[in-house]
Amino acid sequence: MLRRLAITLGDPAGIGPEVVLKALANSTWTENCEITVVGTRWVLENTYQQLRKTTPAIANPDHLNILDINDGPSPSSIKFGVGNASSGAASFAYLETAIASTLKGQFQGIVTGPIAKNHWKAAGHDYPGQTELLAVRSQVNRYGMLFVARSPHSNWTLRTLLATTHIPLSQVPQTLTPQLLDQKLDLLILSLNQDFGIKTPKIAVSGLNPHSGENGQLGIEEKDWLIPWIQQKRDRYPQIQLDGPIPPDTLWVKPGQAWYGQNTAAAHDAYLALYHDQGLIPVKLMAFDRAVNTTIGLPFIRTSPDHGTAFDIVGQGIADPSSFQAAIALAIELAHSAQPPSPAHPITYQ
Ligand SMILES: NC(=O)C1=CN([C@@H]2O[C@H](COP(=O)(O)OP(=O)(O)OC[C@H]3O[C@@H](n4cnc5c(N)ncnc54)[C@H](O)[C@@H]3O)[C@@H](O)[C@H]2O)C=CC1
Ligand SMILES: NCC(=O)COP(=O)(O)O
Repeated sequence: MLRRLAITLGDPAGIGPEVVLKALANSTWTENCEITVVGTRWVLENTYQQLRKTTPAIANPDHLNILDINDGPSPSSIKFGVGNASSGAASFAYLETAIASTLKGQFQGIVTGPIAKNHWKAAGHDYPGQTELLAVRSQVNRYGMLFVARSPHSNWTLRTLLATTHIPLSQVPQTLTPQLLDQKLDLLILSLNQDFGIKTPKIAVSGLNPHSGENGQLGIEEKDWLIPWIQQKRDRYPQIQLDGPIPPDTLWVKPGQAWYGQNTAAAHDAYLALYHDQGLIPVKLMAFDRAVNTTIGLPFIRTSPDHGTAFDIVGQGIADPSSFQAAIALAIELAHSAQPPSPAHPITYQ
């Protein structure tokens, strides 16, 4: 069955338009998927004209299905390589349109280009990121930020779910609660099951403090509630191997080895990191060029590259489209294989 995906341009002043055009130069996507780019046509044409002489592998916007957003930004309002409230307003409008169309059933999923959160804020849209807007518009309050990367060395897949995401580090300890981890673990198990076909997963949970607290000497969260919580979850899900809390510095040794092809059997199917950088430093160290950010718990597929707007390299033609290509590939894979939850079939894990 032909699947339909929307791709949003992200911030038009960032590398979104460049990586979208480079990623769409690969025409094999369209063999079993219809892709619509949601953005501003003149931005894509501008990027194409700028890069086509030096970049042979770039799609011509004339050959793309483009949903040109009405009242998009004017050429004089966009500061390429910097961004501003206008580019923030545009990237917000692209995502709003893609979400509304997807909720109406026009697309099975959205691959989102990178946005600058500060430019959303400058445009009056106070969301910590695209994930949160997707959740609000989809009317879900249980969702998760899962990074997925397939190793080119071993074909092993690194999956990292962040328990907390876009909050200051100082707020992490009080935001982490057994109830929050309940939600994240349930979503993770469901996603491993439905999206990746892993029925009896092995999951590793990170500690919060150095040495996972060293029995309370270096931090109390593990002793106070994280260790009892893991034990309770083991009792609830006996078919699942749940390991942890693993000291956060050594947690990444086995996935690092598996990534490079050593002892993949010792690695876990997924890692539950307790805060943004605890999970994303190892992900980006191993897989900056191929990790995909996917939102689980939505009534449709959402993937995104792992990188941001990279304003510092806009217009140079050096933006690497690999992560964006991986995001498209995963969205297509999920659109064909997964059984995504829908509002009619709310998420429950038995
Ligand atoms: N999914 C999203 O929408 C994301 C958005 N962001 C946003 O992006 C903005 C910039 O964030 P940064 O922390 O600077 O991260 P960034 O990922 O934009 O850039 C970090 C470094 O990586 C390089 N880089 C990034 N993507 C690249 C690519 N495809 N090819 C070659 N080099 C690449 C950049 O040139 C820069 O040196 C922020 O406003 C942030 O909120 C950041 C991460 C994800
Ligand atoms: N670091 C991950 C990130 O910023 C993802 O943001 P978003 O997809 O929620 O916009």
